[in-house]
Amino acid sequence: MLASQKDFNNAVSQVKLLKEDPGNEVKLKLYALYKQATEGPCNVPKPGMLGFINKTKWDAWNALGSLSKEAARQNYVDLVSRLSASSESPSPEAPAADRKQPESDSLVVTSEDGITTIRLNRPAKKNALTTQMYRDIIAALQAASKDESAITVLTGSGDYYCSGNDLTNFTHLPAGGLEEMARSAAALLRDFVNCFIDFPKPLVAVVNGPAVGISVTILGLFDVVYATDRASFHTPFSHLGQSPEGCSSYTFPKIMGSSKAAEMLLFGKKLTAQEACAQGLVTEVFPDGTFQKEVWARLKAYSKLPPNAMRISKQIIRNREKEKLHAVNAEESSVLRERWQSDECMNAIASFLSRKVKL
Ligand SMILES: CCCCCCCCCC/C=C/CC(=O)SCCNC(=O)CCNC(=O)[C@H](O)C(C)(C)COP(=O)(O)OP(=O)(O)OC[C@H]1O[C@@H](n2cnc3c(N)ncnc32)[C@H](O)[C@@H]1OP(=O)(O)O
Repeated sequence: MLASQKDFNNAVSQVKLLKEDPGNEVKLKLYALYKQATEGPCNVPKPGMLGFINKTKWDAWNALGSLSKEAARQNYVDLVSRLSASSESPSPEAPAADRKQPESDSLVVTSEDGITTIRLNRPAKKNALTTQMYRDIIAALQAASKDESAITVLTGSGDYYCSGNDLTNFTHLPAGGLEEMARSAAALLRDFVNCFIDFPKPLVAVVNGPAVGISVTILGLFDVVYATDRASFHTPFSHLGQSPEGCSSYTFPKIMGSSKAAEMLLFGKKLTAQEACAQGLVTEVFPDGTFQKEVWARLKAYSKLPPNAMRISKQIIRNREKEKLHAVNAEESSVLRERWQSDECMNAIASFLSRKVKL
């Protein structure tokens, strides 16, 4: 569900209470989103060259094109909430030794040789993501964005990279029933994906085995994806009565073209590592026997590169897409909120849980 007018008004008030000046670039973004949210697409003539400030503001507003008022409102609220969170964080650097450890053992976070590694550690369940794991990954990414490491890696323990969302997440119905469960799942999903969109350092996936569902879709938000030749990439959303997330409805067609993306996202075609590499989703495939050795040697060398240069280069590559990605994430989460309440979805999950169907 997109942000309400009330959420937007609150965010407008919150901006005035920020403890730190967010800088001109962010202020310009806030201005543009505010105008788009309240007046719609830019509808005033471009100021002349002499009105430099007004022209810069006009350019920022105009750059939002036909973004809807609702999406602009949502992006404004998201941006303010990120600014408020970062201005409240106690220190800009969180050394690895002080890192708050995840709540559950299903995630292990380590920092060594300039690399922070977030490891999914639930091998008996193929690293399926529990609700707590989503929360722990959010916290781990937030900490990694501020720690001293140059590169952040996501990988898995055991023979799988990740089997996607733990389908039993949907069996713990809260007091508010299915509707309330879908609402909170959509909110968690949006926060989770936002962290990947906003992650400021090089983010690398070390795909140590098959990947399913959301662990595949978010790969479009990584900077580099290394895979063992044992890996496969599977997004069986239609089989599950669900729809794409992780911004894949936008990133996959961009990466591999619309028809290859449709085969994966609509028909659940499973790609081999080599196919995923040929489609541009994977950066490089390594033989399984030497995968760990080769990949980590390479990452250790990359982690010695100047970290600020890497951050800034990432910013240039990714920044112009960010607003779009936030809007896509909000829309995908809102569509899924409906899907999760559908019979198609409930029946598919029940079939998996009753062991009738395996993907
Ligand atoms: C308030 C609610 C909060 C919710 C918050 C979440 C919101 C975000 C949601 C984002 C949406 C994401 C969409 C997706 O990710 S869709 C993809 C979902 N994944 C699947 O459908 C995969 C299901 N698993 C399988 O098909 C097979 O297990 C496998 C992965 C092909 C592996 O098969 P294999 O034969 O090798 O192994 P087993 O089946 O015996 O698996 C070993 C045990 O692991 C359990 N398992 C595996 N995957 C999952 C899973 N995704 N969810 C739950 N459990 C899983 C499996 O049941 C076995 O358990 P057992 O030993 O106890 O039987």
